[in-house]
Amino acid sequence: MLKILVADGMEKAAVEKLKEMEFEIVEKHYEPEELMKEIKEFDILVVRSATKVKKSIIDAACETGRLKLIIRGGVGLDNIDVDYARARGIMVRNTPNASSASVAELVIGHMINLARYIHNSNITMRQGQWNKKAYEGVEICGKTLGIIGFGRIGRETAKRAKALGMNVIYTDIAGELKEYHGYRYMDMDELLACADFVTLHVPYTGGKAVIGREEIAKMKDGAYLINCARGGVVDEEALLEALDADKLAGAALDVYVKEPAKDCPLCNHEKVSCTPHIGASTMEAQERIGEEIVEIILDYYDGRKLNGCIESF
Ligand SMILES: NC(=O)C1=CN([C@@H]2O[C@H](COP(=O)(O)OP(=O)(O)OC[C@H]3O[C@@H](n4cnc5c(N)ncnc54)[C@H](O)[C@@H]3O)[C@@H](O)[C@H]2O)C=CC1
Ligand SMILES: O=C(O)CCC(=O)C(=O)O
Repeated sequence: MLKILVADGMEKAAVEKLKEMEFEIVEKHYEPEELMKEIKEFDILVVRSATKVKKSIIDAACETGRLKLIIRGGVGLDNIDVDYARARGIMVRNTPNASSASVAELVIGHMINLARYIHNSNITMRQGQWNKKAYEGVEICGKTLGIIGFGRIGRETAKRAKALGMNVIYTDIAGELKEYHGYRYMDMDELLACADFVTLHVPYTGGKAVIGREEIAKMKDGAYLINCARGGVVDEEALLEALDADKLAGAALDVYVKEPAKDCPLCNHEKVSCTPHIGASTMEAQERIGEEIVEIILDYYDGRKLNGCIESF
C-alpha cells in the first residue's frame, strides 16, 4: 500500500478521499532531524511551505529508495531542492493554479488597508483612540499599480485593480506579454518611477532581492510597496529604512525572510499592514489544492499500475 506523509496539513476532504482509497496517510509535521529518520518509510511526501525538503532529507529518503514523489501543495518551490530531487529520481509537482485568485484578493485587501489606514485603525480603536483626523487616506481609483512579475497571480491582481479604476502597468523578465491588452508593459526602472503602488509576484530563486535600496530609490516618493510573493524578493533592511525615512508611505507584507516572523521590526512598524503568509489560506484555494493533490497522487498511482510496478507499493 502507498504510504503518504502529509507534513504541513491538507484539506480534510482530500485526506478522507485518499484514505477511502486505502492509501496509508500519516498527517504529521516533523522537525528536520526527525524527518530525516521518518522519510525513509514513505512513498510520497506532501508539503506546504513549512517543511524544507533540502539535500539532507532527499539523501535520507534515497537510503531506502522508497520516496518517489514530492508534492508541494501550493506554488512556490523555494522550500524544495527540486533539481537535486529530480537528479536522484524523485518527481516534484506543485499545484500552480489553485491559489492565484486568493493571493490577488489579499493584495487588493492590503492595498486598500494601506490607502485608508484600516490596519492602524484596528489597533488604535482597540486602545480607545479616535484618530479620525490622522487617518485621511487616499483613493486607489485613478492611481497607478505597478506589477512586477506578470504570471498567474500578477494577472489576477491586474484584473481586480483595473475593475477598481486603477491604471495597471507591469514588468516581467519574460518581456512584454502581447496577449494581455489593457495593461502597459514598462521596464523595471520606468515602472518604479511611475507607480503609486508596487506589488511583487515573482518566485524567489535565491540571490539578490528584486527590490533593494537602489530600486526603492527609483520609486516615487510616498509610494507603497506590497510583497505577497516571498520574503527574499525584498531587502527587508532597505524597506525598513525607506519607511523610517518617509521615502515610502507604507508597505504590506504577507511573506518574510524568516518565517514564522515574530517580533520583527517591519511587522511592528505603524506604516506596515502585515499578515502571516495567508495568501493561499482560503477555504476555496485549500479545497482546490486538495483536489489537485489527489489527482496528482492518482495519476502517479495509475502510471505505476500501467508500468506494471504496482506490486512494489
Ligand atoms: N503569499 C502566498 O501565500 C503565496 C505566494 N506565492 C508566490 O507567488 C509567486 C508567483 O506565483 P505565480 O504568479 O503563480 O507564478 P508564475 O510563474 O505564474 O509568475 C511569475 C512571473 O514572474 C516573472 N518573473 C520571474 N522573475 C522575475 C523578475 N526578477 N522580475 C520580473 N519578473 C520576473 C516570470 O517570468 C513569471 O511571468 C510564487 O513563486 C510564490 O513564491 C504563491 C502562492 C501563494
Ligand atoms: O500554503 C502555503 O504554504 C503558502 C502558499 C504559498 O506561499 C505558495 O503556494 O507558494
